Amino acid sequence: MEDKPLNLTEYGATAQPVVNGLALARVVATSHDHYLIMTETGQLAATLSGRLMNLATTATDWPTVGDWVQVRLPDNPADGAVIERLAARQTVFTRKVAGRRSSEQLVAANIDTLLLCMALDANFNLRRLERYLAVAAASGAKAVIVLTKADQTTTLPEQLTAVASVAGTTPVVVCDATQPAGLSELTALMRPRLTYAFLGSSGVGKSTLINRLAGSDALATQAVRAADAHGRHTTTARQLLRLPNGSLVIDTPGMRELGVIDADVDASFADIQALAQHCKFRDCTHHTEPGCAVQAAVASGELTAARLASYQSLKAEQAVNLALRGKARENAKIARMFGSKKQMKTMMQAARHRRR
Ligand SMILES: Nc1nc2c(ncn2[C@@H]2O[C@H](COP(=O)(O)OP(=O)(O)OP(=O)(O)O)[C@@H](O)[C@H]2O)c(=O)[nH]1
Ligand SMILES: [Zn+2]
Repeated sequence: MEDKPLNLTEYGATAQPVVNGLALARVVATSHDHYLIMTETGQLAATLSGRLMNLATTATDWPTVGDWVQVRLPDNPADGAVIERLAARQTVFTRKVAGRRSSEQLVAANIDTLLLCMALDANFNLRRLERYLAVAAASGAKAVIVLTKADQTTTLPEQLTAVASVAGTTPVVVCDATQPAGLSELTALMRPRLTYAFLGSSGVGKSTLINRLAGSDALATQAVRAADAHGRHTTTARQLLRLPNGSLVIDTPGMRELGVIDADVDASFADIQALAQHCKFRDCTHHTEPGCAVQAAVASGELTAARLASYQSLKAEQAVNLALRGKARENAKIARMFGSKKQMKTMMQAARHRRR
């Protein structure tokens, strides 16, 4: 926790006065429908206003970590604030939730830069990196590829060449958390007041990096507890931290399950897009079509078959996810208009009855 008064501009805000008891705040942690927000005077618990709750129909309508919100400040800080409005998001980060009616979940909002983490040990996998780059391309955020555990490899030059072959224009930094100056390439890129999120499989060293960046403040290990709707206490590790250098970091566990629902597969495979310009058919899928320039590039060795297979499976996954989301949107719309699908059917039956 901070002990000195905060300046919200350090959280990326432009100065905003408190008008009619309404102030600007940034969501730093969430637990069910309870929020921890950062205001000009420090951290405060908050809940959603009834109006906002009524308006919220899909998962993305609820505030998430990193959101800017307008809050009504309480007379007594112990009472907590009420979130009245959600500001438009610069970027949103969602992930696919398996087996849920609504197929996506909000992970974080207003991230400026994604730090795509991959370890240089056995975790090293170009295909996974391609997936991360596709998700990053669609998010609207910038991306940096962070290669971790440099002490665990003897083939760094070859790995850097391989990463360069899929990175496009995305910057690449190498980290070694075992060395005192091992994070210098990363810290050289990080700016005050910008919001960063670490993305990567479990065990690649994200927490280690965050703890090192947070230094003695050790904010990264702070657990956030808030009472949920049933009075239970839950701990969530997803939170927004301010580092001593002034950068903001969203610590998001579970990002490894990231689906490509919002991936921009084409944007992150610019090489394949460029080749596809020369395919005979404009809607070529680069499988077995005649005159396929992409297949020709594979045959000539210009493009690896593994990269093309990666592209095609991400495209297929994206198509399935988009279809699922369409269905979820449709259901949400029905729920908003009729309460539920069942009620809609009842009302439609009644209407048909009246017409007879
Ligand atoms: N050799 C070596 N080990 C590292 C390095 N960075 C992290 N580790 C170790 O890797 C293990 C996993 O690191 P974490 O920071 O917990 O990984 P994480 O990505 O946060 O994992 P999750 O919390 O499960 O997502 C720990 O034992 C770290 O000490 C490094 O640069 N070199
Ligand atoms: Zn083709």
